[in-house]
Amino acid sequence: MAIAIEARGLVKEFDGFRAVDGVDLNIPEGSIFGILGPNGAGKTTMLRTLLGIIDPDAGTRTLLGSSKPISQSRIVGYLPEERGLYQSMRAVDTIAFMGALRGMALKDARDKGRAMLEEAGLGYAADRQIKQLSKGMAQTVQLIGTIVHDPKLIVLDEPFSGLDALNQAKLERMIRAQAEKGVTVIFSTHVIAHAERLCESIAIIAKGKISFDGLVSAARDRLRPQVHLETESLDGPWRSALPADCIAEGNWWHFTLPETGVEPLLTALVEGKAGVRSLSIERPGLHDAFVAIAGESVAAEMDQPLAEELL
Ligand SMILES: Nc1ncnc2c1ncn2[C@@H]1O[C@H](COP(=O)(O)OP(=O)(O)OP(=O)(O)O)[C@@H](O)[C@H]1O
Repeated sequence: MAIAIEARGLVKEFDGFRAVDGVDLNIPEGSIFGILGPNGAGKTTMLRTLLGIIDPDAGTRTLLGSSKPISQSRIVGYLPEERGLYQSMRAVDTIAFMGALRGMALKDARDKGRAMLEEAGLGYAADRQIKQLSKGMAQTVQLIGTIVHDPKLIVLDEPFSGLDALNQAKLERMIRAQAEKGVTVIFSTHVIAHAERLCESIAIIAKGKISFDGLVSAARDRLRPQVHLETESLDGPWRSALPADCIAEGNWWHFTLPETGVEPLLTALVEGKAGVRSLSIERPGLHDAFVAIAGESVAAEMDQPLAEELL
């Protein structure tokens, strides 16, 4: 599997405070990769260090095959957390300017920007100044400017913050469309649901350290599935087949799927005449896996929309 970004022992300190504390990371090429962590976990500092915007105090990183990540900036698109555009510039010129900064000819970037605005349903706003756009529209313009040069790697820092549900859905579609073209998309978030919907792989970061890096399915596999069983009978020899953690609720039985799997359990239920009315096996979600990996206290800081998302 090709690797888009590899980091080994990455450290970044600010006045003796370790914002990034010995990070090892592998981000596969062509996937959607989520960096999950609460506010202040070190996501932004890590992304900026990986991109070469700031240098680490220790450790190494390789970005698209280069140990000098900043030299790859023409094939990288980066949406920083703090959004900011020239308020008096027209939307289409903003995109052209951003494309030119990444090596495009101004005219090509302007033509492409106009086409991409059309595609995003904002063709009518191409010649409007940024200050005449809504917040969501301005964010779309900035996003188009981030990808107008067809980068191989897109890095989005908290891209969902400040977007309403409609614009969040549009952004999700855009991220998926880029990944379908083979582009690697990395985004940071403090909302587990965004990563669960979009990502193939994730890294979990808290207090500058990575506690998990790998496939979402591998994170979920750390927890055993839960079984919910309903029986006709309330008692009988079949009861001994239920594991020790079983919680009874009337005719319902809730327990962790035993290591031996579902077949021996079903056999015991049938032979013991439990009268199975229903049986469902629920795979743990990413939120439960996150709690198991990062702990309750870190999980409690997640999923909390920032104040601006509530506006
Ligand atoms: N330039 C800086 N100088 C001093 N401290 C900094 C600087 N940049 C970040 N920090 C500190 O490093 C820690 C990690 O910050 P960072 O912005 O990387 O976290 P984050 O996970 O992106 O959080 P958020 O989602 O709130 O932006 C924080 O405690 C922050 O105060």
